[in-house]
Amino acid sequence: MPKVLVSDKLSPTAVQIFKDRGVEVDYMPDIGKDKDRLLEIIGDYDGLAIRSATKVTAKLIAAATNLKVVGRAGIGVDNVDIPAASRRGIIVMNTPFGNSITTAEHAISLMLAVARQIPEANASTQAGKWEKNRFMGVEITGKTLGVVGCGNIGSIVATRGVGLKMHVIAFDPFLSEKRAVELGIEKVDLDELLARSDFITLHTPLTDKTRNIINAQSIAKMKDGVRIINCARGGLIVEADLVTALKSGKVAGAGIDVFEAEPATENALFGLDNVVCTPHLGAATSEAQENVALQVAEQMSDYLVKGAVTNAINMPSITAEEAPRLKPFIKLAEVLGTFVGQVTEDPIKEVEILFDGQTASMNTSALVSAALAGLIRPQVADVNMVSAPIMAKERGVILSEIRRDKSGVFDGYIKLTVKTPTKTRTIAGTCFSDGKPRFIQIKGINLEAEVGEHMLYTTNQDSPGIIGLLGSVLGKGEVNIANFQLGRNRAGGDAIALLYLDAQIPDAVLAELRANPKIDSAKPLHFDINGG
Ligand SMILES: NC(=O)c1ccc[n+]([C@@H]2O[C@H](COP(=O)([O-])OP(=O)(O)OC[C@H]3O[C@@H](n4cnc5c(N)ncnc54)[C@H](O)[C@@H]3O)[C@@H](O)[C@H]2O)c1
Ligand SMILES: O=C(O)[C@H](O)COP(=O)(O)O
Repeated sequence: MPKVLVSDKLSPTAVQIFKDRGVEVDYMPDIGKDKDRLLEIIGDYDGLAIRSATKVTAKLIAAATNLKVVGRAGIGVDNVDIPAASRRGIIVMNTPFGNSITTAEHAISLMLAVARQIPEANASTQAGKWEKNRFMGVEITGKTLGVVGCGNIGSIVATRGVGLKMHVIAFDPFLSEKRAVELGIEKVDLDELLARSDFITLHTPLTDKTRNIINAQSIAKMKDGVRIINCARGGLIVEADLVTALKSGKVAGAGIDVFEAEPATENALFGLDNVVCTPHLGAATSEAQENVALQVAEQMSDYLVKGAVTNAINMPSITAEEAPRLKPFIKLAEVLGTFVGQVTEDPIKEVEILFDGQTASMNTSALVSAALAGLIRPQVADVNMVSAPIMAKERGVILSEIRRDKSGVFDGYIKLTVKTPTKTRTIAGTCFSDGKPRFIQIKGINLEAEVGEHMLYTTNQDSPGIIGLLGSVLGKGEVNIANFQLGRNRAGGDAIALLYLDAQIPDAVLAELRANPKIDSAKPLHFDINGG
């Protein structure tokens, strides 16, 4: 039974769902903050369910020898070292919609709180001061709201802003004009947004491009008296520059939910009377926490139990419905890759994958990942569908994918073409109704071969006696042949043989075959026919 650790505070719903779906679960909501203890125990788990407190570092990943999936009950995954996870073949998934409304509402709440200085006025009133003249606010009606990052949360904030009679402008490189019109907002570039906005609200992820997007230079481009809201990530703002601007009055107020360093128990923004701070409460409603807990537990269980992949950051999705139909073709793609990976010694430069017939309408991203995993595995044993695309990219492999309608006798097949500096190799295969992969073409030569754990592949002369030669040498070496396939491109031309053996071929037998002038090459092959 797969085993999951929940290392941050999650609704009990998550624990129940894991149990109901056949996953053992340990709920330790504080262990995420105890790095050393987490390092000690992480090796026991197949899954890790987190929020933002647990830092999934390269060190933790190295210690997580059984880990297959990290599930983020929430949106931001900047606390997970995704390249390190991908390299180890660990899927990282999040719940991209579960807390969006809640977070958007928090941004709007902070904007209104800053506009009317509600927290300060509350503190003063409850202290018995009745400072009616001290708290002069601003209306938001008719004001310009600049939304930086108009994805799920940003677009909800934008429409709420429109509902509050604000003029909403947005900067997001991926926002289309059409979508902007649908939202009733104006798409602008960043400088225009900075220059025109009375309120600026941030809703981008924290990436190398967005880090420090609000700094002294960008603040200088803003209107005097602008108010800034940040419910996304602390690293988007250079806090020292914001403090300077708040003190000078250039920025009239700020609503800050997220900080450069969290938990933020000390911060230069604290104590300024035009700042409203909350302790990363963007997602903190009972509704949002139920949503993300339920989603993350369902997604992680589906992956660990059924192989379905939903909302993964580093792997194509595979729905629970398509997983059973896709499974044999994933195996096929992997086997084709493994075949070429075993016969290729040179560095791979280009990989082309052709999807013919029914395979063209399948989840080809997953099939490509499987083919790459098979191709790389003979060199790097622990590669899988998550790590293979990243490894291929790191090795500079040029990848292309072709899909086409049914072109021959098979309902569909996959053909892999792999180029090295010296050779181009092709292999094609299909799955029959028994769900087992078959090789149907090697080097353009048609055949129909079952895939076995131990195989022998030879390129040889097309001359009499080859069958006898292979049979007698293997027989002498006590290697039983389960299946024997021959093929050639033309009489007397290129010929191949593919043998399915009952046992691994001994070195001496291989050497004898290789020494025979009729055999150009002989390669033992191994396939993991039961795994995956
Ligand atoms: N305070 C909280 O508790 C809380 C809760 C949920 C999410 N968040 C944060 O909010 C962020 C946004 O969440 P989301 O669900 O809207 O994500 P999303 O992916 O739907 O939207 C992010 C948008 O930012 C845009 N973007 C990326 N780089 C940009 C750039 N350089 N300039 C402008 N726009 C850029 C993207 O195109 C995308 O449309 C998350 O990454 C997370 O860090 C915080
Ligand atoms: O990215 C998110 O989903 C939010 O930052 C929420 O973080 P939390 O789960 O730690 O509250």
